[in-house]
Amino acid sequence: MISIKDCTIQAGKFKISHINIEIPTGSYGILMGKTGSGKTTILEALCGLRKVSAGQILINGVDITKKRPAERNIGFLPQDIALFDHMSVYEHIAFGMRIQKWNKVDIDKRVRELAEQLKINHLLERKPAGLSGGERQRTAMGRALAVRPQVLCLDEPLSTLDDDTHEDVINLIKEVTQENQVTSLHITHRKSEAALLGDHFFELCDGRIIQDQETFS
Ligand SMILES: Nc1ncnc2c1ncn2[C@@H]1O[C@H](COP(=O)(O)OP(=O)(O)OP(=O)(O)O)[C@@H](O)[C@H]1O
Repeated sequence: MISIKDCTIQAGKFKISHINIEIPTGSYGILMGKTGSGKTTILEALCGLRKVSAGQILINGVDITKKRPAERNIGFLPQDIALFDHMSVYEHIAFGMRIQKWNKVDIDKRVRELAEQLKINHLLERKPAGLSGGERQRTAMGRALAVRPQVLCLDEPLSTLDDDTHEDVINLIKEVTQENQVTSLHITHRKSEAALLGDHFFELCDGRIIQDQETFS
């Protein structure tokens, strides 16, 4: 369960208050709202990349409001994907596990398991240059899911994909998040994407969160 409780979050002079979002364990939350309304700001606060000046953030009942990003067990797919030029697909997926000092055998097993699920096992030795948009998305997804996060945050991760690849990656996200029992919060501007993925829908409107179960279901 992701619980964002009455939070105030600030980014420079921009401030949002009384933010409340609850997403039950294993389900998929969608966050929509006009450009500049503060969606990324909320996601960054959940991931620990932005300070919360009031309120609480809990994951499965544990208060993580003051924890560092690495201690939160959250996978993050940023808006720009942010792959590293010098690292292979294998190294991207292994990245978080190496930081957490998993042993080599377990890392190798997990990389190959995820690569299989994400259908990128033939790309493991490739570097990001020359990968297609969809292949880059899958690589970033593998990196985000590798350490078995409880929560996955996705910031408009599919905005650059063509319609066919878009649908393909949506099905993949659904499959992988369900198999891994991840609780997700996903920002998108596309209603079709929201409808296909979401279980719970939130709209950020004039600084307020509106939960709207009717709009897309
Ligand atoms: N470091 C910062 N300093 C000053 N203002 C900031 C900072 N970061 C974000 N903002 C401002 O906060 C507001 C909300 O930004 P945010 O990225 O959260 O919006 P968003 O809803 O995700 O937008 P989009 O849909 O365009 O991605 C914007 O006006 C932005 O310019």
